Amino acid sequence: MVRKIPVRFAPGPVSSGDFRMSNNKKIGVIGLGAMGAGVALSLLRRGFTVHAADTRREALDRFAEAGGVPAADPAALGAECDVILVQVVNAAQTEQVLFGEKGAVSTLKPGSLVIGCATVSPEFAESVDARLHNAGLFFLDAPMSGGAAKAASGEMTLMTSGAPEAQALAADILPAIAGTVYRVGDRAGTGSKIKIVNQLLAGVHIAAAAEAMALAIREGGDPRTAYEIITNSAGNSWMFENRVPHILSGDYTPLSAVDIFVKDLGLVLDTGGRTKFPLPLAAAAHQQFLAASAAGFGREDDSAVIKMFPGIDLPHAGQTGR
Ligand SMILES: NC(=O)C1=CN([C@@H]2O[C@H](COP(=O)(O)OP(=O)(O)OC[C@H]3O[C@@H](n4cnc5c(N)ncnc54)[C@H](O)[C@@H]3O)[C@@H](O)[C@H]2O)C=CC1
Ligand SMILES: O=C(O)C(=O)[C@@H](O)CO
Repeated sequence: MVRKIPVRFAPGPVSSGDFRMSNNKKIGVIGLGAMGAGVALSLLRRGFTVHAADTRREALDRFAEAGGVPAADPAALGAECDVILVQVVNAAQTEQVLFGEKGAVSTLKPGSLVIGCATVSPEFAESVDARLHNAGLFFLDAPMSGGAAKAASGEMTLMTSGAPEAQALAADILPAIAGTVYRVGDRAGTGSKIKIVNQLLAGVHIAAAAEAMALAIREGGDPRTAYEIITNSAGNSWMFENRVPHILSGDYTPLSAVDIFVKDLGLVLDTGGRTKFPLPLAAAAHQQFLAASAAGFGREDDSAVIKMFPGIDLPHAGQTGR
């Protein structure tokens, strides 16, 4: 049965001093990217001692300036923490930071909790759970939704599944990073399944938003007027509203990269393929993101998928702010 766990959310900035005395759990965050940086800062605001590992020195420096404790690598982080959140991009990176050379599993104390937040296949989440169980550790499958802005404000949605012990160990941490936490089962993998369904919609909606804006521009419409009207009409979507401003400002700094959707729609299609289940819209959207990646836009914001449409002049950076 799906359970929606009510979480306490304090809107607006919270002084870390208000909470610092109240929480002595040591939390580790591996991956300080678009999502992980916001998660780490949310935990700091709620008074947790937060350690972090990332291969990017500049991300660690920013985190240290905010009051966090940088770790040399995931193994060094594991030695210090009771709970770690894995916020890297995919299964290969998750494998590396947990089980690879200098991986966190080599140093975590028995009974510690690993919260897996990257979008991965349900099968991978299940296999991580089994391997951590054998190492005397707990695992919570906890993919995220809401984008970088909601990760930063601590308002994202989490789709969690895992053993009751894992849920219990995470109970005081999840409200610090999420506005809504769903409990979708007591086995790892179920959370990742619903995330895959979300990614089908997210990817199709971004590709559709790009196609719609490309047509509006092709037909000579003012893109800002089109955005204003569509966001107040039945064709609107969360993704249209969220991503089209990036197109309007010509700013493709990645908040979620094109290559994330090459990965995620690939996971969607793998899921359908396993039971021979047709997913025609997901397949079409995947092709658009693959084309954008092949054209060199893989590290740009996913709204750069609009660059695949020929014969249109896109708004340039500097015309408006994001
Ligand atoms: N960006 C978004 O809007 C959303 C992303 N997601 C998912 O969240 C996960 C993270 O996505 P983003 O934050 O966008 O990715 P990102 O690429 O911005 O961040 C990943 C971070 O992991 C670090 N990293 C990679 N390998 C590492 C290693 N071996 N050791 C330490 N650090 C390492 C990278 O340096 C980077 O800072 C992905 O699975 C993505 O699909 C989920 C919801 C929204
Ligand atoms: O937030 C989500 O859910 C998403 O899938 C995107 O923002 C991009 O990964």
